Amino acid sequence: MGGRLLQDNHALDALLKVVAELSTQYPIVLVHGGGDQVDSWLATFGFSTQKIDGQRVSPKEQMPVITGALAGAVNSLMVSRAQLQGLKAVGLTLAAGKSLKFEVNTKLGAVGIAKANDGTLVNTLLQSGFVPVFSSIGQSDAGDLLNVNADLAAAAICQLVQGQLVLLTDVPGILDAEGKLISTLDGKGAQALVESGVIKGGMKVKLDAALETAAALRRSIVVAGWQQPNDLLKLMQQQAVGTCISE
Ligand SMILES: Nc1ncnc2c1ncn2[C@@H]1O[C@H](COP(=O)(O)OP(=O)(O)O)[C@@H](O)[C@H]1O
Ligand SMILES: CC(=O)N[C@@H](CCC(=O)OP(=O)(O)O)C(=O)O
Repeated sequence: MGGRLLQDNHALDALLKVVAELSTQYPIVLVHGGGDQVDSWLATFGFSTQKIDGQRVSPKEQMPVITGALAGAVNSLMVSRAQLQGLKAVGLTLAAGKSLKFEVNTKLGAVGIAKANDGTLVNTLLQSGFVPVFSSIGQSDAGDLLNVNADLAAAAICQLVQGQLVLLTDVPGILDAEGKLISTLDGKGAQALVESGVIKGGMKVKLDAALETAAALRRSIVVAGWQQPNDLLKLMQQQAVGTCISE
C-alpha cells in the first residue's frame, strides 16, 4: 500500500474492511510505504531530501527520522486501523526474524536492496491467524538501518511467501500517454512506455517490482488503486482490475 493512503482515514478504513473480509479466506500480508510522511518528518527536522528514479537518497544521519516515520508512526497507525477492522495485525520491520536480507545501494546512501531470506516468522504468524504488517525498514549486515522502497519491499515479501502481489496506489493502475488505464502490460510493452517517458518516478519502481516478481514467481502482478477497495474482491474472483503485468 502506498503511503498516501494513510492520509485518508476513510479510504484506509474502507480498504482494511475489505482486507478483513478477504482474510477469512486467504492469508494476507500487508506492506506499506509512507513517502509523504517521510517528506514531512525530514522537513520538520530541517533536512532536505531528493529522489533518484523514484527512490529516496537516504544519508545515514537521516535514518533515525526516516525510521521514526515509517517503522514508528506510520506502521503503528496502520496496525491500529487494521485492528479496528478486526484484523489481528502485527507490526514488523523487514528485518524481523531475518525475513529479508539486504545489500546496500551505496549510490543512494542507506538504501537497501531486499531479497527473500527466511519465511519462518511470517509463516508462523499466518498459521496462527495474525496479519503481518511490514514497514519498509531493513538493516545491513553491519547492523545499520536501511530505507527500502515499499514496492520493492513488497516484491521481496511476496517472493518470500510465494504469494500474489497486489501493488495499491493513488491511481487506478498504469495509465497511457492519454491518461487511460492500461489493462495488461508485458515486459516489452513496459519498456517502450518507460523509454517514451509515459511511466516514470514512483510508477517506474512499481513496474520494476512487478516485473521482477512476475519473473521470479511466473505469475502476473496487479497494480491497482486503493480508492476502489472492491477491486480486491473482484481480483479474488478472477476478474480483471487495474493493470495486470506479466513477464
Ligand atoms: N504511467 C503512469 N501511470 C500512472 N501513474 C504514473 C505513471 N507514471 C508516473 N506515475 C506517477 O506514479 C504515482 C504513483 O507512485 P508513487 O507516488 O510512488 O505512489 P505510492 O505512494 O502509492 O507508492 C502516481 O500518482 C503518478 O503520479
Ligand atoms: C528508498 C525509498 O525510496 N524509500 C521510500 C520508503 C517509503 C515508500 O516507498 O513510500 P511510498 O510507497 O508512499 O512511496 C521513501 O523513503 O519514500
